[in-house]
Amino acid sequence: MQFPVVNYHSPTAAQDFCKSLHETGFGVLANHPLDQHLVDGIYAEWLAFFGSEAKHKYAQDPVKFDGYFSPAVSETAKGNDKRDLKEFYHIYPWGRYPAEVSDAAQRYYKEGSALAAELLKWVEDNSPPEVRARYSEPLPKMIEGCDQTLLRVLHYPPLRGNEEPGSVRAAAHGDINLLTILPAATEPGLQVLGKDQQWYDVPCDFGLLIVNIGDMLEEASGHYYPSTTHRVLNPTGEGRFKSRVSLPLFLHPRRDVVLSERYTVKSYFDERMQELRGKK
Ligand SMILES: O=C(O)CCC(=O)C(=O)O
Ligand SMILES: [Fe+2]
Repeated sequence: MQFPVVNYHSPTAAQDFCKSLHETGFGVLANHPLDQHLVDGIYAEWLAFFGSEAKHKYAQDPVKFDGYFSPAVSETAKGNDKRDLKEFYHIYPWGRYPAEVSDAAQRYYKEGSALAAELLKWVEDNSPPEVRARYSEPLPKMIEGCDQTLLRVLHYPPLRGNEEPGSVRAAAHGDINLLTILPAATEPGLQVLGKDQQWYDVPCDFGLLIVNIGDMLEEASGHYYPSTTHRVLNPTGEGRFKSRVSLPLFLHPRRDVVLSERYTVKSYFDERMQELRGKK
């Protein structure tokens, strides 16, 4: 499977990017407006935060879903029975934000959300008429006034060798939301499952932005835009001793949006959360 790198400034960027999203569920953008130096600064200061005891002051809120999720409460992917080898912090505009870090991640939240909204407009504009006819309202409208978009700062600790057999950094999963944007992480490891059932490495060169379709957009588009299964592999060799930090931003629609004849956003989300919680 090929992931064409689309130049954000190319005259055919929107078409090329959406073709890739349609064919693979993933799109890769270069020369986009998000500053990878800002992202690298966030990686560095949050790595220090995850290395400190301060993180425990912000233990996750099981209802609101903001704050710090330790490896002991990290996610178990649908269809998997082991917890992922990761800890993370959920940032919402209304949620708790650690006093120990700068406002860089909050700035990134705003810039990332604005770019994700623009890319959603690209998706709308490049949906064939029969697909567009399925949307209960234009895609950009689905996110208007929504405060559920989530920035997750993710830390995959170095491997210690005592991990439970079969547990991985991030087990194979699809994202629940509309669209996810993910700047190049500090280390490789992200893979996508191709239609041929083979795993493919996603490019992770400095400054690239990886974008993928989530389950809600797959549902709303009648599967025209597929939510492709992806995972984060455990590192081997020297990489075992290194942390990996990544920064997915999950663009979410309003809870009352009708996704399809079967689901509203709320019913879809509740069903998925039920599946996740059922395993804890
Ligand atoms: O860390 C990564 O590169 C991907 C993370 C991811 O897929 C997720 O958190 O949903
Ligand atoms: Fe994901």
